[in-house]
Amino acid sequence: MQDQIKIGRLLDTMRANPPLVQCITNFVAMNIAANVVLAAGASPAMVHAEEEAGEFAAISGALTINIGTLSTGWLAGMLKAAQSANAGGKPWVLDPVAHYATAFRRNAVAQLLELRPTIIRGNASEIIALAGGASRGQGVDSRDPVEQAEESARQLAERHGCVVAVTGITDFVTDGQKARRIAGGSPFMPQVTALGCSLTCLVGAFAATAPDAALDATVAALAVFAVAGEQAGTSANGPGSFSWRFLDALANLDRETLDREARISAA
Ligand SMILES: Nc1ncnc2c1ncn2[C@@H]1O[C@H](COP(=O)(O)OP(=O)(O)OP(=O)(O)O)[C@@H](O)[C@H]1O
Ligand SMILES: Cc1ncsc1CCO
Ligand SMILES: [Mg+2]
Repeated sequence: MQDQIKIGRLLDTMRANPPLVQCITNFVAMNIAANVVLAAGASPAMVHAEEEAGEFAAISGALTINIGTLSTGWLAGMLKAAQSANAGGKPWVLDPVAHYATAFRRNAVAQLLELRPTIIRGNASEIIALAGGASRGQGVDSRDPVEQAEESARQLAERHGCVVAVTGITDFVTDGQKARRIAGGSPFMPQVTALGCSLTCLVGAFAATAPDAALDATVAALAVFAVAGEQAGTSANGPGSFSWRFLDALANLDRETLDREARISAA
């Protein structure tokens, strides 16, 4: 379909002019997420301190916020960065890691949602719970199928006027009107920690490249992960070798292969 043609072009456009992406992510994800964004062809910066997060958002092409290892000081930095991104008309992405687990996380996500993220990316359990449903998530891990989160994603997209991406075996993305499914990836992906967090950062990179096309940008990032993940998965022996093969596959992925291999369908 037409999306498959657009995403290869978006990848080339991003690489031709690598955007600076401010990633406020967790301690677990910081290294792998930076490597993922670099391998794909953008420029990550892991900047979260309250003293500078807002100033940095003003010079970044996009911002991503992930609450995986939240603390009070970090939350202050997140709120300042999101306000600054909004003031500059920059897209920002929310990854509500395990937001259902504690009151601190729930309150943080409520404050962040008030600042109107451009895109929300989460696993199925996170998206179901964010829409007010009963999720079976355990800590940061999803225990719900993506199909069960699709209606929640549609509701959230309409309620918050944003794009919502649910990831898992087959990803689902919607802006409340249009929706897409992206197939691919590998069963090794949920066995490597923080790949979802890294994907959130890559969504930010594509959003910086196409700030007026948040749905297309999100689909492109998910398709890049799906194709590179599938390639890495065919030769990996386990999560360890998958991890480095995945980075190599991201770096070596070209526009033609992406357009040929991406499996995107209207939903
Ligand atoms: N069983 C699977 N088969 C294929 N791809 C998968 C599978 N599970 C997850 N993925 C892919 O892994 C990537 C990360 O998605 P996932 O839903 O695991 O994120 P997450 O739970 O937020 O991860 P984390 O919190 O560890 O960062 C996405 O590209 C998704 O499509
Ligand atoms: C394992 C883990 N714990 C907090 S954040 C994180 C990374 C995956 O979400
Ligand atoms: Mg996650």
